[in-house]
Amino acid sequence: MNGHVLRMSGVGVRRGDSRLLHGIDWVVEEDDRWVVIGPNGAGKTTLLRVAGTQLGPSEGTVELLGEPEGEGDVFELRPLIGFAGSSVAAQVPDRQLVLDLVISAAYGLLGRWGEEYGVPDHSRARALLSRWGVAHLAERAFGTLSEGERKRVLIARSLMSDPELLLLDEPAAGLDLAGREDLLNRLRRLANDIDAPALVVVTHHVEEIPPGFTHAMLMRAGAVVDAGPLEDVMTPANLSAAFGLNLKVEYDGERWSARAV
Ligand SMILES: Nc1ncnc2c1ncn2[C@@H]1O[C@H](COP(=O)(O)OP(=O)(O)OP(=O)(O)O)[C@@H](O)[C@H]1O
Repeated sequence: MNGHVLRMSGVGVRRGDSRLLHGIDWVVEEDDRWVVIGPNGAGKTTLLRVAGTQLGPSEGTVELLGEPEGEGDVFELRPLIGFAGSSVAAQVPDRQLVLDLVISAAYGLLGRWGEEYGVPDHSRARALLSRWGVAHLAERAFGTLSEGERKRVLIARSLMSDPELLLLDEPAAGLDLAGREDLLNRLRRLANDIDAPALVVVTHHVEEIPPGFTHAMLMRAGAVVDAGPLEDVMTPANLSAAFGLNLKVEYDGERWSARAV
């Protein structure tokens, strides 16, 4: 691999007459920690689905982990890309046990179907649940968890296959203040871990940018407003353009905030 885990050139996605994405040029390097920010309908989830090989582009090229898309075996590539988001949560049967949900991600599955797992798999799954503060939930059914507990279990699951690229779609959505702060703290630790994969986190809120993140992409109407190092991109002019209203933006050296003026 030549340093970058993901390269998109001129990527567009069309559905009928709608352009969900257009003209996306994006390179994610292996040490990058990206946040993708934009208003509802900007195309963030669509972008993540293209990055995660769940959706092919209508135009342009995507190169993942050094393989041009379409040339590598997508089933070999997928375990190298971790993904957590509400679309995954929606597919998990309520009765699925948490430990089984995490451990089965080693094979790209969404639950256990009778396959055997060894001691290293069990140890890794329990260690990940512990790192995300949900070890005590290992024997619980997924359907009985709170929103915050589900988010953390799904992130633990997304790391099970030791991915090269981790994609998190709105990890803080639906969390209360304590839950959001706890999650941001854990994401900060992940961002600062030199063994962690390249990270891409999607959010609507600049307050949810975890400390330690290095790059930002701002999106509006399926296109990139600006992308690059966080401090260069997070200007009032850029954020105002992305959200379509006049914004004041503040940074306290660790966390960002924005409000209308
Ligand atoms: N299959 C489809 N056909 C037509 N339009 C679609 C289709 N899928 C998504 N869209 C539209 O594409 C746009 C981008 O959707 P996407 O979910 O990527 O946005 P988003 O930035 O993640 O939004 P949100 O923040 O609300 O989750 C939306 O306007 C959505 O309605």
